[in-house]
Amino acid sequence: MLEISRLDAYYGNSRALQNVDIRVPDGGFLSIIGRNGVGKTTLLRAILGLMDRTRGSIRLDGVEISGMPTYRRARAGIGYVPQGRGILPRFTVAENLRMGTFARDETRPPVDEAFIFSLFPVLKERLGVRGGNLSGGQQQQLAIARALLSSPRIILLDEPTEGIQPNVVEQIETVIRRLNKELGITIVLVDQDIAFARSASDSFAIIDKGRVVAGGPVSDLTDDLVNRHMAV
Ligand SMILES: Nc1ncnc2c1ncn2[C@@H]1O[C@H](COP(=O)(O)OP(=O)(O)OP(=O)(O)O)[C@@H](O)[C@H]1O
Repeated sequence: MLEISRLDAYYGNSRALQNVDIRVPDGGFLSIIGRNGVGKTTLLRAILGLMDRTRGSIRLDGVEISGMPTYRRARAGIGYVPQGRGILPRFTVAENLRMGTFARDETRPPVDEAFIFSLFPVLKERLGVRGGNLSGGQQQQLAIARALLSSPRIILLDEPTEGIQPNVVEQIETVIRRLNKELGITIVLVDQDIAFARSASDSFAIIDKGRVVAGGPVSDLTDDLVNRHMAV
């Protein structure tokens, strides 16, 4: 269970998140939605310990992680697929994948590499290619595979289908569903695609101006809420 209580996050003196309360049970799938610039990325960064200043509580399976450095949060089982993918362009696919294994806590069994390559066969074909020479869709697959290699219990994904060709979008969405349904990995997804949020997730949270303004089971995600908080 990921439990976030009364979380505030700051850039300098400017408060980007205010009083955020979110709960995601083990094996759950939460979609975080909202317009551009409302604080969705900031929330993922705060969960990971990448913000300079936060207040409030972040608990993973009852353990307070908000005081921990990022690498310890990763070892506690939080994987991250950042916006823009964050792969290392001069490193090969194989080297980028190896980076993911560094974040794994020895107490959790490694994810079967064959399973990862069955999800992303193209990565196996391109192990020696530099990350920077992959297409956008392949880079996104690499970012997800790298996160998986840390054997996470929970994966935070920030707009994983942004700027990706439609045929690859479907493939990536299928993989995200399988990680949740077949491996039981808890998913926290930031996405603008409401149709995917509705079909894949079991709960949602809408963020507006740094606050959670609506949330609950995904069946409560009405068109009215979407229009009110997503329309420009
Ligand atoms: N490094 C930074 N320094 C100062 N302010 C920032 C910084 N990064 C983001 N902000 C501000 O914090 C607020 C929330 O930004 P955030 O990136 O979390 O939004 P978002 O909902 O993820 O938007 P997007 O969908 O565009 O990524 C915005 O007002 C943004 O301008």
